[in-house]
Amino acid sequence: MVHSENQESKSLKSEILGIIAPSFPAFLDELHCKYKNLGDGAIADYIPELSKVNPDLFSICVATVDGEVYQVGDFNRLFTIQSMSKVFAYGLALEDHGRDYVLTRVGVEPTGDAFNAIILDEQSKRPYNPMVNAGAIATTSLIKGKGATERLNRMLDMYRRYVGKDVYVDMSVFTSERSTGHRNRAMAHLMLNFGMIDGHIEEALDLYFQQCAVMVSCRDLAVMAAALANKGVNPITGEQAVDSRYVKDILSVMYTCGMYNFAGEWAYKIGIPAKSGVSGGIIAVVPGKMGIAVFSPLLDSRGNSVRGVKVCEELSQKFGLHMFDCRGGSFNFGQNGCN
Ligand SMILES: NC(=O)CC[C@H](N)C(=O)O
Repeated sequence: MVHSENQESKSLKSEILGIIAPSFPAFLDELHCKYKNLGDGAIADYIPELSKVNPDLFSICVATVDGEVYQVGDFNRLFTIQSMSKVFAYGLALEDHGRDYVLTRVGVEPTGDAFNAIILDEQSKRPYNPMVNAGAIATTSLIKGKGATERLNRMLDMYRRYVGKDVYVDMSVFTSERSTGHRNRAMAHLMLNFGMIDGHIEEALDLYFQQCAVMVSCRDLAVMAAALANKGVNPITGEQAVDSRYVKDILSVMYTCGMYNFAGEWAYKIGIPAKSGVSGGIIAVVPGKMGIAVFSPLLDSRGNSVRGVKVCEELSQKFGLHMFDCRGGSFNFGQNGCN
């Protein structure tokens, strides 16, 4: 059943959820029951350590901008953040260099290709966007610091601000990916050839693999997404996780590129910025309202969690979360959001 972290909130303490619909927490429970036995999809096994996960794990969490967290299923289970990390690393690179410079190294065009496609923009030689692997490696290579340790520490500190507590890198997933990630290594070499990343590519790749191997729970991810919904401020600790100036940049690329070669259909049907990762998580942001996270390791052919997509689709439809839904969304949020 749905757990709220604050017992008083049984009476629906969150004004945000109260505005959308009092039935919101109960609906999370319903969705969990409905999809928990859905066995479609496959676990990512190209990173050997990831193939060890239990495919039945499943959790849904929602964190509101007023600091309430609703959670159902295996919400405290830790797993690696994988590509959902790209969202947060992009924010750090923007803070380190500003929009104009980052745009010279990484574009903002959707690719329509798989997350691990080895392609660069023909004209500019930039990777297409920061949400696919090539763009994420280029983004990570921009993170400032005197040496590898300082860069890693700055990355971990950035995560700490979003999550509200210290996080760590899972060494077995990190080393598993480092020793098998030749495709990512090939992309880094290609970008080095075109001057899109600087000399130390093994260091940039290590930081990228570490950033992907940070352990989070579904609950952590919902809070991280809620910080993006809340002008960059962690709604529980009140700490500014990312400069509010860059929230719109982050959410824009999540909206257009976050779900890879499913991004167009996602924008059309679900209509909120989101990002998936091959460990089976999806984060979604309803700006000004809440962060949503789903964890279920069974993936579809594009590398997106099967149950995660279904849960987000149902939540969006039921509560009018689509940004352009004139019954809900930003047109009329909450007035008529529940059909
Ligand atoms: N889509 C993903 O989550 C991919 C992340 C993974 N670390 C990789 O680089 O392949």
